[in-house]
Amino acid sequence: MGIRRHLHQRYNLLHVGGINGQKYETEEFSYRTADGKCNHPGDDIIGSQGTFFGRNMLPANSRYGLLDPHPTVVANKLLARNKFVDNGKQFNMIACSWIQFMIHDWIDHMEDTQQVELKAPDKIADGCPLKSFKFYKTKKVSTGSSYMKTGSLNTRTPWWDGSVIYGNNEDGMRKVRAFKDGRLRIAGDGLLEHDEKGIPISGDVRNCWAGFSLLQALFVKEHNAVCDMLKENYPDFDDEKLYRHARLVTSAVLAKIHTIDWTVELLRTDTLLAGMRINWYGFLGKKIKDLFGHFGGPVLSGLVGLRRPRDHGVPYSLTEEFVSVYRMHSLLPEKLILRDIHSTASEYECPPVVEEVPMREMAGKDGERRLSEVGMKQMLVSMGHQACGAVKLWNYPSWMRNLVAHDINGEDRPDQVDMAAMEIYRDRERGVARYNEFRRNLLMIPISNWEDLTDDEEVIEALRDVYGNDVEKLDLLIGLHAEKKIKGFAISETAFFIFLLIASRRLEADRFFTTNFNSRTYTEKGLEWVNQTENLKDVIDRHFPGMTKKWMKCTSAFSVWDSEPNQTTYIPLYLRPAP
Ligand code: HEM
Repeated sequence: MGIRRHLHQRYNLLHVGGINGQKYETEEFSYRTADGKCNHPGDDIIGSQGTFFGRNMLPANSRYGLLDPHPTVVANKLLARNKFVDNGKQFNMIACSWIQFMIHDWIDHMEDTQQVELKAPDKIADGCPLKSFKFYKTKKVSTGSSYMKTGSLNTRTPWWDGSVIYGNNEDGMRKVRAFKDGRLRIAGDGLLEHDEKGIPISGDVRNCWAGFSLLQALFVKEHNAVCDMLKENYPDFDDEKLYRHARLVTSAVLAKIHTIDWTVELLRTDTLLAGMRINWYGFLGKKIKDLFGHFGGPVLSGLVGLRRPRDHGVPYSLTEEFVSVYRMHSLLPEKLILRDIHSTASEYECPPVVEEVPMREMAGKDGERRLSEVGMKQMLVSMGHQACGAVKLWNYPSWMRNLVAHDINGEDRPDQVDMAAMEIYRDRERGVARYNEFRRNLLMIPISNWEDLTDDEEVIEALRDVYGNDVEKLDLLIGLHAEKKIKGFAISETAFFIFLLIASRRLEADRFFTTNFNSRTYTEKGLEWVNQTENLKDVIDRHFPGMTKKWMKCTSAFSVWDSEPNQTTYIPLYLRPAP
């Protein structure tokens, strides 16, 4: 994996746009700014809101048109859910909401003011939830460079800076702050506050649903708890100082949970468990790093705490291809299963079902209302016990094929969209390579026939129906969903190679996870908080004492809660044989 990551760092990082920021005094900005400016040590603009998406490969060299084959045909024949298929016990609804929570920290494409209309071809129109629908094009912006003439802009800050709760600019940040003791606004029931239109008050409110707002509220609680701890230890800190330090700490907790808890459950193998822990703690592990600090480079002590950020000569951004491999809406089910947390079920037993609520009712403003009736505790325990969907063909949520999408302010759009068809269109519109070209560009062996992709006869027949025998035409999203998976992986290997590169980059390119990951910047107690929080369970335990003890049998809060815990094995991690 190390060699592969090295090759991708060398060949799969492309900068889009000019570099027109300025030098600044890093010492004056020892905190995360509202819009992501002043993180890169030599340039104030890199990684800030509104900068270009980078690329992992050149734009597609495709001879196929935007409608070849028609996106609604692809959606109908290959994505539409026949019957909900879940992920088994590996990944629950908290894990599904978590990744949306992270996506809304990192990426969103700026839209154009011009719309496109997709009309389903006559022969399939009757089988489509929407026979035609309109949506805004992705805004194409001139880069001012002759190398890649246009690109698209990220409306969120790509740093791992918690912008999903803190906002992506000064206005967003002002909205969420209480301006007292560093704290963020939160309602009396522990959930997010809402404005007069019923839209939640949070860092990012677009396409929200109850599970997503629940995580936002949980981490607002976490931020506020960090503020209280800091105030107790450093009584002379004012509101601003408390806020800045608590943001650093909470963002690091988010990044750590994602790295050594969520990802480890997504790619459940010993190799990845070792790999992700090495990214955070290094080969020598937590105990040594806690004792001696960071020494001996990234392999021995991990990426976190490196002396200087590393961008491999390419300014930090998240990439078009990264967005595409994270198109995982099939994680979402048709219904949310609410459970009775007042039942007398014995320890670890799955609490009885009280109601199965259609996901549509859990989304947007309706979802916010439902969540306030249900409350945080019941929602967390319910999501913990429900498996999320599997990332595979014919598992795209039906309710998303006729979806009221939000604009950037969280307001309902007047036109409904077929998300499945739109996602196929989006990758093509943004010049993301189709599956085979994508693999070649990632130094992977391309497929020569459908049998190289999958053993499933039914899938092969459907692929042939849509793409004939032209494997080059296969859309990336379809290839990623059809690909045979490595045992333990909830996603494809092709998607994983982009993760391998970008997951490391989010840590190693960030000044606040490298040069400034120290007690001077975080405070001693703040750094201790990060070092002592190992996973999501620790955060849940902090805010809901007794909950995991009563309801969670498994090891990680991201697996289905009544599943068996990881077995104790006496063979040291690095010596375990590959399965
Ligand atoms: C109720 C839950 C969700 C809703 C209503 C929702 C809705 C949407 C909508 C409307 C878009 C914009 C589509 C476009 O204009 O191109 C979008 C984009 C996206 N969503 Fe979701 N989504 C949800 C959950 C998730 C989850 C669980 C993931 C998992 C990874 C995810 C990943 C993405 C990604 C990667 C994009 C592309 C962002 C971009 O174009 O920059 N979403 N989603």
